[in-house]
Amino acid sequence: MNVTITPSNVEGTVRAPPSKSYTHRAILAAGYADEATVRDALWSADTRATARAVTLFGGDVTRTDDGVLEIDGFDGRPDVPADVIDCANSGTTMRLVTAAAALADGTTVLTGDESLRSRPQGPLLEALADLGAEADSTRGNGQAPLVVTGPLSGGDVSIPGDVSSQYITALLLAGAVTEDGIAIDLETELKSAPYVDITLEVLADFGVDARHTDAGFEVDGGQSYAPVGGEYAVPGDFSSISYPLAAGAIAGDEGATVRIEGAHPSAQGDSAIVEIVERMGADVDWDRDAGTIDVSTAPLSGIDVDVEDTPDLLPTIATLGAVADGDTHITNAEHVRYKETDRVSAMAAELGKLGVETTEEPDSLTIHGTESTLEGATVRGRADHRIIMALALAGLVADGETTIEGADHVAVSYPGFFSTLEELGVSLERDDGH
Ligand SMILES: O=C(O)C1=C[C@@H](OP(=O)(O)O)[C@@H](O)[C@H](O)C1
Ligand SMILES: C=C(OP(=O)(O)O)C(=O)O
Repeated sequence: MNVTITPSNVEGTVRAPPSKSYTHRAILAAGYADEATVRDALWSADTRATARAVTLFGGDVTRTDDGVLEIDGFDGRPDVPADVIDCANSGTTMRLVTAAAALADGTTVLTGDESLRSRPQGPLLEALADLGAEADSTRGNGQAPLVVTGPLSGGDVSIPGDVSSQYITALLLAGAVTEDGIAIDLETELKSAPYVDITLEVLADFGVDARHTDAGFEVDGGQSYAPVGGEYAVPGDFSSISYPLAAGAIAGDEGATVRIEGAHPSAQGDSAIVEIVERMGADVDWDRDAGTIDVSTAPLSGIDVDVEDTPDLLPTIATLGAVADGDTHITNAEHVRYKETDRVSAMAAELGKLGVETTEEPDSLTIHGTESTLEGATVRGRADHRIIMALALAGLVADGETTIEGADHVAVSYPGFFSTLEELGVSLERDDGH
């Protein structure tokens, strides 16, 4: 599907979609449990991939009409799957499910789409091998397809912290049901650290004890998963919120407000987007108790932003920087190159088509702001949900129409994204190509 956006002003109220990160963890934690109810779960292409894996491990995931997931778990002992596990486009699924597969008494094969089959899995495979499982890349290049044979006994392991925090999340989730537990020693500084805090929070909510240590993290073995209070509710997603928030900051008429509901504070590092937009000059009011954010448009100025903890915000910040006056310097961004696409290069190239100049370094991206003089153009979504949504924002304020090719991939994390834009008053056309 291609989507063509006509420059539009935004105004209105948006409900935050449920958090993708919390939903993945809750579905898998429910899988590790005997049974659990997960409310307000995100039902997107990525989280459905995790639900499929739980089913292949012998669990059962039923979605009721009001979007509640009733999950019968595999109770800490995954079956050997009767089929290959297709993790589709989801890095989180592949990492978390690879470690779960290492608990099965037999062999699991995991694969994914072309993008996922090019992302790094080597450090996780080596860690699982050090902990007693067999874990290989079929091509021997540290990328999927992966073949994993359990069981995993647990123990001490060291792993780099600067490739993906999802390796640590995966080991903590699986480690709780190993015999010996897992103690993780970080070889390098941890990037995307708030995502491990999300993991510790979800583990605690499922009655599992895991903790920071001087060297990294540890989880005791022999624990059981059971949601405290019988069910688990997923909070709103701040990475997803970043798009309507940015839209309100750049494309509102004078006096107009975009209100976001369901924005309660949580462990998500990406809630930093509120402070970033404010620092750039937008008028923002976050009522943390009510979980509402009100934002209105004001002239934006370029700023310096470190994305070590918040890699998924880079595309949104790049578009905000493109509209701002002056330079926006995004630093500590090397790990943002290991996502669905190399998002540093992808944003530089696609914003370039809209007339934006950028300077790319291995670990940073500088956007030379245009003060809202973007030129509409045809851009490529690169099969990356966050690139598509960030380019759609640019289309709101560009001169003339902006067509985003391959826009369907928003279904990975924010299936209702384009409908939400329409509800805010955006004029857009979907072209299915037939
Ligand atoms: O654990 C998670 O839910 C995630 C961790 C981050 O990945 P890395 O840890 O690979 O940076 C983030 O980019 C991804 O969207 C979701
Ligand atoms: C990188 C992302 O997710 P994953 O790693 O799960 O593919 C993302 O949602 O931006």
